[in-house]
Amino acid sequence: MPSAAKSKKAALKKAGRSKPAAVAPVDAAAAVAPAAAAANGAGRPDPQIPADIQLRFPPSLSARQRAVVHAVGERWGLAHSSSGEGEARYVTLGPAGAAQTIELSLPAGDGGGGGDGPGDSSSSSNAANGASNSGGGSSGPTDAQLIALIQQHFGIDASDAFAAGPPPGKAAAASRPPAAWQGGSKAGKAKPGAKGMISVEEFIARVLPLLDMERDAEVAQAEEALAAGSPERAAAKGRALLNLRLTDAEGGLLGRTLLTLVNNKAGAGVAGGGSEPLPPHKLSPHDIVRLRPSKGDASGPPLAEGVVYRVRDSAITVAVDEVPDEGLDVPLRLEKMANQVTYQRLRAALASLGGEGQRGLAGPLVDVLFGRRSPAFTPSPPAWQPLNGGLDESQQRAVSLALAARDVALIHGPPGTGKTTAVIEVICQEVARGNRVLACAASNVAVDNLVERLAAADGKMRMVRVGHPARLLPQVLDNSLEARVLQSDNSALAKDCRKEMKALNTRLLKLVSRKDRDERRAVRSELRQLAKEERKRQEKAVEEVLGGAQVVCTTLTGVGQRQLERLQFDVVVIDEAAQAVEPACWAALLKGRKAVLAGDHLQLPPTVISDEAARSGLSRTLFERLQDLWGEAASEMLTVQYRMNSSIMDWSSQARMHVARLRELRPEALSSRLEISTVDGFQGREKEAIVISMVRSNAQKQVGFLADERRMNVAVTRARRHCALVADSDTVTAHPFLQRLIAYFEAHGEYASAGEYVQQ
Ligand SMILES: Nc1ncnc2c1ncn2[C@@H]1O[C@H](COP(=O)(O)OP(=O)(O)OP(=O)(O)O)[C@@H](O)[C@H]1O
Repeated sequence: MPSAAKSKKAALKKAGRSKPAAVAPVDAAAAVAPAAAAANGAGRPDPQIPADIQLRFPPSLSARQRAVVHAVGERWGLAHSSSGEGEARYVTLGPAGAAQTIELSLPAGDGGGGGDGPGDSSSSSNAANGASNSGGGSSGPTDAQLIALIQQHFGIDASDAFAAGPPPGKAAAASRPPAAWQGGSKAGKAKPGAKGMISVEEFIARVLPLLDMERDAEVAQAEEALAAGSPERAAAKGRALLNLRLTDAEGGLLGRTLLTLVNNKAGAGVAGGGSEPLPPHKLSPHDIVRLRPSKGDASGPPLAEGVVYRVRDSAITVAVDEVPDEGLDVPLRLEKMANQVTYQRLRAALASLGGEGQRGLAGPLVDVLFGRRSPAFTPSPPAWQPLNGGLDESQQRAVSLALAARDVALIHGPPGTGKTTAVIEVICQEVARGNRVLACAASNVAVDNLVERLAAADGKMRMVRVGHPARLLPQVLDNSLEARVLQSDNSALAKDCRKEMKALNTRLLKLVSRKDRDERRAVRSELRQLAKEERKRQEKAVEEVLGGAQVVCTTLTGVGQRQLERLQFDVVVIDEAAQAVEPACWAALLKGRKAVLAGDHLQLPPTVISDEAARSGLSRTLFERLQDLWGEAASEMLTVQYRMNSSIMDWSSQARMHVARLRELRPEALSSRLEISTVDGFQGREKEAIVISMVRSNAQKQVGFLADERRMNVAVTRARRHCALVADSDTVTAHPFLQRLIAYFEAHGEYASAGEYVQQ
């Protein structure tokens, strides 16, 4: 029995919300030595300037001010460097190892250029300076304060440097939007060969074969067992369930029929509920499946195709568009299919990108995303009144950046720094300006997260969630396209249709004997008519609902569906953009004038099945490429971490994991308040408490996928207050990273052996 680690009562079971914490500094210093400065044409150190002092400015300096401090260093031949990340990023002036390190603590400026006098918090101190303006909306020091400090300590008059701003070479890095507002596009055309630079043609030529590779890998994985092997072999691999019995056919999932199947082994009557558990399998909600007679090969048309809606220990429910006329009264089997639709859509998007996409609404955006033109911003800062009054400064800057952007803005931040929160504000603000927004993410869960939070932020927003109802979280069903359609003028008729269909389906289930054949046919014919009528009404209403929506939310793959074909948007927002392969983003991007991408490429990379495709670049994301291409010229970094108890966050920071895959936890009898999923399923989400099962236990001490550090980082950082690991510490501590993780939990939490519980 594995031993168990549980949380420390004092540290990890604190009541109430953990305090926002500045993201811990992890970046290596980027020091510029005086010699290098001289070599770059910078002035030599003036003998009058003290060479034994280093000023360490607080992290509250703006990016522009940091850039000017660097420029001052260059001009007067003083060493200068920046260290730390996000809110903890600070700049120093003067040589490292100077006799005196002066850590400056500046009162917040009044934003008007005057402000209080400068101050040193401590002399000769090496302690890290806490963020002075985190989370409260206070502004950083004024230029006047910085000029005075530099004058005081080095005798340098830097007022000219501050008036001139950063030198041209630093403009892109320093010009977060406020600076960019001085004149629209500032970054200059990206140089050929610059990191992240690629032509549209080259990109398409490179990525198409990788998509084929990926599709082949997925098809091979999904179909191999089904097509080449026997149904039993597919079942043994968990890709099929054999010998099932239909117990219920229920109309109601917004036009679909829910078929509930149980294990036929018990041999109870047709209408009986099976209590025999299903054999072990790998089918899960959202999977595309085929229904066939249990006996027989995998060729030929299936009885039905559908989407797994719900999985229980003893039953599986599938949402199908069409209930088959007959053949449901025999033992059945369910097979998991490869999802080829995704690839067709990706290819279609790339074809469009290579052709008319470049000439349409998104043409200028395509230019910027491929480095042919620089990102542009409005000439003056956008005026906006935050809907969410609690946004911190970095979030406000990110929203401003997104609103000011004419083509692209990137919102970057480690886990729990409020990227989605900022995205929600951006969407609300864009809607308030009368813009139409397409809000996307790679996964259904992430889109549902957006929907839920948008609904909470602005209940009046006309928002539609497009996607198969079986794939949506129950809490967002009211916002689904189908639900909206049903609420439209056609709803009464559609509801009547559904009611009749339900009654007919119930009747149908009772018509099992041979003599009922004619009646069965008649009922099915009636059902088809009703379904047709309901769909006709819905189709008319779909256009109306989508046309009237201020925000349409869907997955990146969902964008490719027919219903959205002709729609265009002012803004396309992609949340969790670092979890999407680049081709997946293009269908969405081509529908808008401007793109706002939020993500963190240090969290999980997108899932790519083919190792070769991943190695050849398919797992490199657009978000990452744009960070390389435009960097700070188009991006804002979020700096305050809100989600995690500080012990959890510190582990994440210290171990630099801001990761590992955990096995899916098998659901048993669970209350509705307990959710069980893979780590990937929780990406972008959070829970009060997370229990992670590390599953591996073997004498060889092989940890398998647990060695994927980025996934483990995601797992641990989903927890707001409490995180527990259940592990065979003998096995997992053979891996150095997991050993550090267990040691961290032991040091900061509580460690208990399963043996202790057995003895009790
Ligand atoms: N300014 C804020 N003040 C208070 N709480 C905030 C603020 N911003 C975000 N939060 C809270 O912090 C938590 C994490 O926010 P959010 O989900 O937006 O982060 P994220 O960066 O998208 O996370 P991840 O990348 O891990 O998915 C949420 O509970 C959110 O409500």
